[in-house]
Amino acid sequence: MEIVIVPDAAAGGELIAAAIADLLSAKPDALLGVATGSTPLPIYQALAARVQAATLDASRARICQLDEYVGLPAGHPESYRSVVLREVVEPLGLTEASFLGPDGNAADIAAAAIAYDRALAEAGGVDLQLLGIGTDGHIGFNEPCSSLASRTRIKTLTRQTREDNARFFDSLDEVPHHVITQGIGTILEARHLVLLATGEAKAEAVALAVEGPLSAAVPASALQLHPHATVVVDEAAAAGLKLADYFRDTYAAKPAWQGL
Ligand SMILES: N[C@@H]1[C@@H](O)[C@H](O)[C@@H](COP(=O)(O)O)O[C@@H]1O
Repeated sequence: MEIVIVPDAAAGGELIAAAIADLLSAKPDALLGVATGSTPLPIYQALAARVQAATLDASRARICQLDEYVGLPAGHPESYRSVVLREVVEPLGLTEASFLGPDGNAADIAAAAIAYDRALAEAGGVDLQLLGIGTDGHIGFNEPCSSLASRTRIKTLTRQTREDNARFFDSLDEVPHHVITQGIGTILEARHLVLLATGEAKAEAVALAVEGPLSAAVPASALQLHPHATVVVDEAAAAGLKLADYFRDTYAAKPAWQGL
């Protein structure tokens, strides 16, 4: 696992956008797995700026969703489908035709989850999966004690996650209890995992995920199992890392040709 400590969220967004641009120049139709929440927004803004400046051609990129609320009405502005269309697909000049996501309104949620795993595999697998991290260490919506081998499936949110996400809704009561999320096993199949964490509220979860034991109690620790996982953190989110100086020295000495 590579840990990159950046000065702030904007620098993290630029760094990851540059890695995505490199991927798209090598593989124009790469399948990019995107995360929701506030953290990845600087990445999407940096990508959109490159597209607008015509320094990035993302026209053949394919976008797929990490997770989704169950039961929000179609077109609800906070469904993750709506968020990804608004924050990623439209700013990059793409259409829904280039977008894959699980159906959080399916009559048969279990079947919809299985169908989404199949759709990802049939699309050739995810080339680069962006991840955030919950304050409880979740990735996607894989809450603590999710199986490290889990596939896409329904999960129940913890109270903490519902409270964290209540800011996107009018009240806590409106935050759904259930979600469909790519499983940890599904996430680990992506060719490159890139987790961005910013702000002091994430420092404890980041330290446990990066330097703690591999444990289902901290789902993000599953990145330790992946051969190509990159964790980008700002100074505040890096505050709990005992090996921060080592990570800084390693990145400073990294050959430029290696990329992320
Ligand atoms: N399902 C999403 C996660 O994918 C995201 O990483 C997390 C953190 O969000 P934020 O970046 O807003 O802190 O929120 C949600 O729970």
